[in-house]
Amino acid sequence: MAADSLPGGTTPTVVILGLGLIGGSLARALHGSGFSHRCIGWGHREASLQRGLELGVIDAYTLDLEEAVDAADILVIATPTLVAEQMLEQILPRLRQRGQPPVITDVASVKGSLQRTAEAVWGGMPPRLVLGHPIAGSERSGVEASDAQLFVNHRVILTPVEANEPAAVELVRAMWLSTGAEVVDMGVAEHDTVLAATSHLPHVLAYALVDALASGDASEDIFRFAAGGFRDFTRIASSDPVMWRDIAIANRSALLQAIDQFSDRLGQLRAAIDRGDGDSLLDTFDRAKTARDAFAALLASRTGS
Ligand SMILES: NC(=O)C1=CN([C@@H]2O[C@H](COP(=O)(O)OP(=O)(O)OC[C@H]3O[C@@H](n4cnc5c(N)ncnc54)[C@H](O)[C@@H]3O)[C@@H](O)[C@H]2O)C=CC1
Ligand SMILES: O=C(O)C(=O)Cc1ccc(O)cc1
Repeated sequence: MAADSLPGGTTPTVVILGLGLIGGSLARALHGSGFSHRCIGWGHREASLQRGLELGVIDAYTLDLEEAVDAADILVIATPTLVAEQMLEQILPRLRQRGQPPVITDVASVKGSLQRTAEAVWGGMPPRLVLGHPIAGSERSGVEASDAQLFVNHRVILTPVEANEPAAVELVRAMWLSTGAEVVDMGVAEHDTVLAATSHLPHVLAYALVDALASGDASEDIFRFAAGGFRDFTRIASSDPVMWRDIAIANRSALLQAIDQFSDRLGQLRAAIDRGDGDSLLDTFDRAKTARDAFAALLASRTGS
């Protein structure tokens, strides 16, 4: 342990596995709200944990997973999705030996793959594992980008199941509420379907568009003359490739369905353009503009901007 040993206390000790943008932002927010007694980081790269300590994001860190689990009242898995599955495979078997195991939660962008992993390892959903997903973030990554305000006025989705201990669900809910987030509950399958359409598909499209243009012959000219719309549409293609590789693989079936539905739509637009069908194009663009304007108004009313 790289700082003082743990004193006892009534507020929980939160251990973050993976101190990056989301884990670091959560640690900062919990520090600010007074929810946690102490925040400890664990990870595979000492330099970023050391940086987290210097920035005051965490109170201490350890490179020893066993020590991290033992210190935790709440364990937050904040690594890329496929690593989070590996974390559960490593941690859950050890918890059977612990009298009062910590409450475990996560922040991964896909929930079904983690639920399946946990069920396979534990033989059912562990009562103190409450899966979650903050719908807040950016294209940046790493502890340097972490921000105590990241979750304020943003939704956090929890996907509790019947096997969950109610007190564990309420503890995770209270943790997120203390960050200024709005917490909503959702089924695992619904979560993965909705997020495939609203988040995972747009990221795949942004990566595909930038990659297609960047590998074309006139790529230099295309980027030189690109306007604000291109910048807005492609910002998310600057997101971490490992994180998005993991999401695409973990949410494969819902993402494939979203890609297929989108491809059909794109095909219809292509056909309308091909036959010069202005009415059909106008119908589609009108409908989309109305929906986008309503979404923007909803967002403004929630954030007050
Ligand atoms: N970036 C975003 O906007 C959002 C991300 N998420 C989810 O949050 C999770 C974390 O994402 P970010 O914080 O953005 O990523 P990040 O790259 O900023 O942080 C990931 C952390 O995991 C650690 N890590 C990576 N591989 C590891 C391994 N093999 N063993 C141990 N530690 C490892 C890294 O050192 C880093 O500290 C992901 O599951 C992502 O899908 C959820 C909501 C928003
Ligand atoms: O950068 C953006 O706009 C995002 O969409 C951030 C984001 C990335 C992954 C998530 O699971 C949730 C939010």
